[in-house]
Amino acid sequence: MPEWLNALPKAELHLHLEGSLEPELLFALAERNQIALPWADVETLRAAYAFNNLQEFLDLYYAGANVLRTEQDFYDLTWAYLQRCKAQNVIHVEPFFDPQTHTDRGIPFEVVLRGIQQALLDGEKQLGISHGLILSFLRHLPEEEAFKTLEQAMPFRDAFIGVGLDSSEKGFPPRLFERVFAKARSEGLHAVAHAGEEGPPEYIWEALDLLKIKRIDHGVRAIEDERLMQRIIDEQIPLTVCPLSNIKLCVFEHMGQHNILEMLERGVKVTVNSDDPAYFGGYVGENFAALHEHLGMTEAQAKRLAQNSLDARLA
Ligand SMILES: Nc1ncnc2[nH]cnc12
Ligand SMILES: [Zn+2]
Repeated sequence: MPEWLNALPKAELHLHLEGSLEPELLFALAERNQIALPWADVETLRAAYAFNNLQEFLDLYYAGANVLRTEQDFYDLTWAYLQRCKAQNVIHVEPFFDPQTHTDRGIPFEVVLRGIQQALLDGEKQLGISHGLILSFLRHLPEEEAFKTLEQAMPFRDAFIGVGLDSSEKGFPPRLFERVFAKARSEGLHAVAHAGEEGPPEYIWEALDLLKIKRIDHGVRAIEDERLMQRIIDEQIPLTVCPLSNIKLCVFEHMGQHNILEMLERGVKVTVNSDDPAYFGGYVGENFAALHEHLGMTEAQAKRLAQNSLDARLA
């Protein structure tokens, strides 16, 4: 990665902590927790990271998360991510975590939260990285389950800045979560949602109008709807775009086709993020580097993208 890219101060606004679980740590945690794995070794697991769509990735991502059991596991996961951030001049993070992935396996909510929170606090003190944590609901589960998760989170209200919506997009439109998002907003939480990754532009409209989101996670399919593009530009609604993720999940065939710079030049407030770096081949820095290499991103464009990420912070 060019040094000038690494040196740019940036924020990461779209990162799933569970998606930062590198195969080496996954194997170490499996051993520590005495969990048998279906993969022979780290290389075999890494070789399985070939996906045709979002669902194929999610199946492996949820399987991998099974090694996360103790507060220390969640601490180690988060701490490893923050060290990557430090090395790439990421000075602020607003990561997601998926409580239901863990509570549905019998891991208490507070075990997950305490581990993540302690690492974020240490990251602030020891690495100088500020943060705002986002609790994400799994959209393939019913809204009722999201309500239960929000209820479990309320004793720890101050640990979060907002709620998000992730997992399988197609067939699970934002409108299904209108009431739980209203409840979260009434508690003073910000709202964000994955929309327009694999799903159609209509899902972005719903996320804006019904969930009243402050940022769109992905949103690359907005470009198919001119009226939506105009609104996003007029209202300067940030998009947290994840280029390497989009290639790995076949949203675009190759990086040369990605629309992030076209959006940037049209005045969309796009940002660069890694989504699930352990699975998609790189952290924020590698995402910037891929745009430079395959789309000819200039230094001036990189600076605008980095500034956008700092401007689009919610914390
Ligand atoms: N890219 C993505 N889209 C939807 N849900 C996710 N969970 C983790 N990564 C995701
Ligand atoms: Zn995501």
